[in-house]
Amino acid sequence: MSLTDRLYAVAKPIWEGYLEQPFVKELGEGTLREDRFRFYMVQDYRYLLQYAKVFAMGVVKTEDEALMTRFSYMVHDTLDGEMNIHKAYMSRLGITEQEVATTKSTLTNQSYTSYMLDEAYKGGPLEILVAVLSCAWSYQMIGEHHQHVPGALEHPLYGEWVRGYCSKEYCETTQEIIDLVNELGKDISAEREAHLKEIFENCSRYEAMFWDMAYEEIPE
Ligand SMILES: Cc1ncc(CN)c(N)n1
Repeated sequence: MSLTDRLYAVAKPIWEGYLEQPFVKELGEGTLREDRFRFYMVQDYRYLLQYAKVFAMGVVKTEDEALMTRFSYMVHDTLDGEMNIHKAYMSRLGITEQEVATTKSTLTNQSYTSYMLDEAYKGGPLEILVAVLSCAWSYQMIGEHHQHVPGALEHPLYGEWVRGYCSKEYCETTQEIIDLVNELGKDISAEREAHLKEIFENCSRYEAMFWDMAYEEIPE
């Protein structure tokens, strides 16, 4: 069993719940209220700016030039890859740069990104990759699930989101993170593995909290 399989086993019950969370479910079915999606977009854009910094910490934390380069590509894939999905939605939904800059991150958002950055400061490249793993991987899992929901890929508003998170480019980046975790995580101590499991489980919980936050912080 690979390290990423062992990490997944710890968080499996949390991951199984994602598809039942109202935001995720309604997004796939195309019934999600637009104001909820708009709120999520602004928060997620702010989230991704911090997420890119977690990858940037990987550049700082390694002396291996090849790994440094891979982390720098991951920064780029976030700022000029994943965030292009968001930019397209922002123009469609009338979200300005000014609005994104002046909106406060919710407590869940702040707490999640502060946690990842803290683990990145304290740890090395492996801890950094594990901190971003549930983020990258769980979105791929959701995208791959939703592409089979009838009408989800062609939905006029949410289709682009679904297509983005099951796209070849997105899945390649996720696979690269999985492969690196397994490569760097060979022959680690039981104590270090226990810490990685804690990071992965905590980030998986934060993912669930983020979906609920996006759904519930817009009143009925
Ligand atoms: C909160 C959150 N988690 C994960 C992803 C996918 N990178 C995201 N865009 N936002």
